[in-house]
Amino acid sequence: MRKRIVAGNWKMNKTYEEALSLVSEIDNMVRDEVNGDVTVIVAPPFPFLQSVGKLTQGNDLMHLAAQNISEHDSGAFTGEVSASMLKSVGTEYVIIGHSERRMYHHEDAQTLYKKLKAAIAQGIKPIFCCGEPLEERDADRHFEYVGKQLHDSLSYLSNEEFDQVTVAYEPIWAIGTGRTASSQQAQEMHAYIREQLSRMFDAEAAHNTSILYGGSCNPSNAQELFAQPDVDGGLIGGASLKSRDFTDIIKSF
Ligand SMILES: O=C(CO)COP(=O)(O)O
Repeated sequence: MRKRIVAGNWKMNKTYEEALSLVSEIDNMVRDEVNGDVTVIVAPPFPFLQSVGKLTQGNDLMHLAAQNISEHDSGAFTGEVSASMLKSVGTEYVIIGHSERRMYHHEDAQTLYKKLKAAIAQGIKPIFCCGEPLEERDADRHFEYVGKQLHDSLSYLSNEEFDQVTVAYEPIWAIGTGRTASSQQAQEMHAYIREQLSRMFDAEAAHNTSILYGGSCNPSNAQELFAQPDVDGGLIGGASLKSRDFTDIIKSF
């Protein structure tokens, strides 16, 4: 059975105090308003993980994610954070391969594969992001582009390892732009992703994988997006920074 998931990627936003207020508000709204059939994930910046995690621990629906992870186990890697460190502060999920990390930090397919392995080895579940830039969509090469991203990082995982993975489709032209993919564009890409996954892994694993949509998802468009048969939830940026909007998105299933 596929999980329905709404994950908030806070990116590089909020101070410590603001992060605690935001997660407390979300926690209260989720307790009061959301029924038990959805997994809610918050991904605060590294310094706030432990404190935010203490608050999410008391709510069965809520889970903690990191926004990045080192591919290395330990050692002289200044500024990096390892899977065992993340695990030790209660991190359950990690976002891997976000387009901002691929673009600004030059993370390539091989590095992302190593990050996937490092997370899974510590029992942290990866949320693997893929998605094409506008030029690729305009040139009608978006399926090929996303297919290659999936193949180049995921296909080396075993079926058991892949069972831990959630996929997020985030077309780059829709991130932070206010221009959402239409529900039809999202559905056709999600169906394509699932089909590609069924070629790499066993059919049941591909069928059971949650595929999230990300890119200007908000309370007004979430319901239509989430109603698509292969859209199992969302990875939310801007709208996850406002407790009311984020909760309304969670309630859009
Ligand atoms: O990048 C995203 C989530 O990871 C999406 O960001 P926005 O929701 O702000 O477009």
